[in-house]
Amino acid sequence: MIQMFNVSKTYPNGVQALANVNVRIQKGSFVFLVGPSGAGKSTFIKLLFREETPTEGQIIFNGRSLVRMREKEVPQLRRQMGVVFQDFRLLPQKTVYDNVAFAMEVVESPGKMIRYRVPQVLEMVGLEKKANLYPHQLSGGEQQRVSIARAIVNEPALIIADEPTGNLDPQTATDIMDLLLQINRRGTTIIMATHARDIVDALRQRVIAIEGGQIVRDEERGSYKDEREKDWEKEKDKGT
Ligand SMILES: Nc1ncnc2c1ncn2[C@@H]1O[C@H](COP(=O)(O)OP(=O)(O)OP(=O)(O)O)[C@@H](O)[C@H]1O
Repeated sequence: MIQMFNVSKTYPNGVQALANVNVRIQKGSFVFLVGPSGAGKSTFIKLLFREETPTEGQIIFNGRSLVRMREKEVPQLRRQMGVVFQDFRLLPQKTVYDNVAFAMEVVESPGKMIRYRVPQVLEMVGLEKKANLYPHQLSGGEQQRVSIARAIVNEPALIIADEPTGNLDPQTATDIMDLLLQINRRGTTIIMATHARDIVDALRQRVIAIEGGQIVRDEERGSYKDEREKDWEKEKDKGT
């Protein structure tokens, strides 16, 4: 579904955020993107979403080159993707229902379809009873559920989540992860950038680790830290 070939990104100020990245992500997979702050995770995500373009290399999404794509084709690309952010980014003046409906309105879905589909996704995320409330009347976990409902309402092939549990307490974070896994089991590809070590270690999905703009580790059923590094940490603890 996604292929990156020798992708590098240098921002106009000269900072190289990604260097020579090669990766292939299959349809239906669940991928954690980990790495220290400033490693290049958000840049990786922005390239997928075509918010940025690479300075070198090629990116193919569902057979289309994101590098050669014309600006006017970008909205069509983004319809195939749902994005979830750490800070939810809901529209404060709109109700839960309208926040989700709005995502369908912008892609010009017929009203009848909107009235059918929005209650369906609100039920899926467990918010059918809160449809008429405003974001400020919801807990953080509930707000993140709204943002997930909004991300999936147009049935995208890919969900990109940038630190979706970053503002949530551990239990709420677990609930949000259950929801994302459920969406993944229905066939949606999920790419999630995170610093949440416990979540990555508990779920044992593919882990792509980025450091200094390069992929330093890519493991199926991986963990947050390199196993060898963990052994070394244990030895160090024993020694002191
Ligand atoms: N628009 C920009 N212009 C210039 N430099 C940028 C820009 N965006 C990011 N960078 C730089 O590129 C590098 C990678 O940043 P990026 O945001 O991709 O890291 P990250 O892994 O997502 O970090 P975090 O975990 O803190 O979100 C950093 O050195 C950052 O300062």
